[in-house]
Amino acid sequence: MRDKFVIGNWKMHTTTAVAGLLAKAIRDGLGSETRVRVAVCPPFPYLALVGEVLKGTRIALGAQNLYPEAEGAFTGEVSSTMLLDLGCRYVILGHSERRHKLGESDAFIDQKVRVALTAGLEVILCVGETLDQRNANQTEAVLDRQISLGLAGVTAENLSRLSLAYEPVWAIGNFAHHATPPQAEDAHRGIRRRFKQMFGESAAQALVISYGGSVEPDNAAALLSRPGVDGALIGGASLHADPFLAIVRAAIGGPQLGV
Ligand SMILES: O=C(CO)COP(=O)(O)O
Repeated sequence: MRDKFVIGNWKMHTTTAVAGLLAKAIRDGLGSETRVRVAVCPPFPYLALVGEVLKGTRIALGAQNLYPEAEGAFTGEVSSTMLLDLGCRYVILGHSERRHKLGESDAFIDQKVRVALTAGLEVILCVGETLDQRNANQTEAVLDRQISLGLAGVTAENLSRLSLAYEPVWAIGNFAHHATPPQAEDAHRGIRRRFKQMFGESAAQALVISYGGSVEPDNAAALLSRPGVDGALIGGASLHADPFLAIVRAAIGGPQLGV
């Protein structure tokens, strides 16, 4: 049985004050809940602050990106070493906003995945098709390509520190148009099938695959109750504690958390 995993991706949002308050509200609302794995991924400038607020809790700190070198002349970039130094456990890689707005290739993402896993971080690799690709029946081919190329450098000993997130590009930031639970389930099944071809049956069964794309309290339970939908990667709804905690609660399927 795979643990449910709920991740807040704050993207390029918050300020020092907001990040601190949001982290405290999530920490206090979650209390000692242990039935779900929770991580928050603030922007780089607030990692240290949020890490301080979450110290000693079960809520893990994650980053939204890294550069695949330990150090060097890479102006403006942040390394795996720095993320570990700040207390990060996770890093999100291959997010569609980086693929499509910043032109990141599968080969570059593969380099980042290798470096992050080798350094000891846990990777959340995002994959997902655009609306045009879905309409052209290319979803499976796109996911297969992103998985094969993005995970080309992953070795068996690193598999336990890897999870995937299915984030259809057309469903991100679009509450009117999130993937339906059957669409998410189908895509997750295809992802697990491809992963099994690469890494075998037991690795595929152990693989946590989260869904991302306009997850909110109203749709979380329906999405997270589908077979193979093991978690949620949340953007907009992670920017306030109440909806984020409601989604965590939906992942557990249990009683009200916190207040
Ligand atoms: O991209 C996402 C998380 O990484 C999803 O963002 P939204 O939840 O805002 O659609």
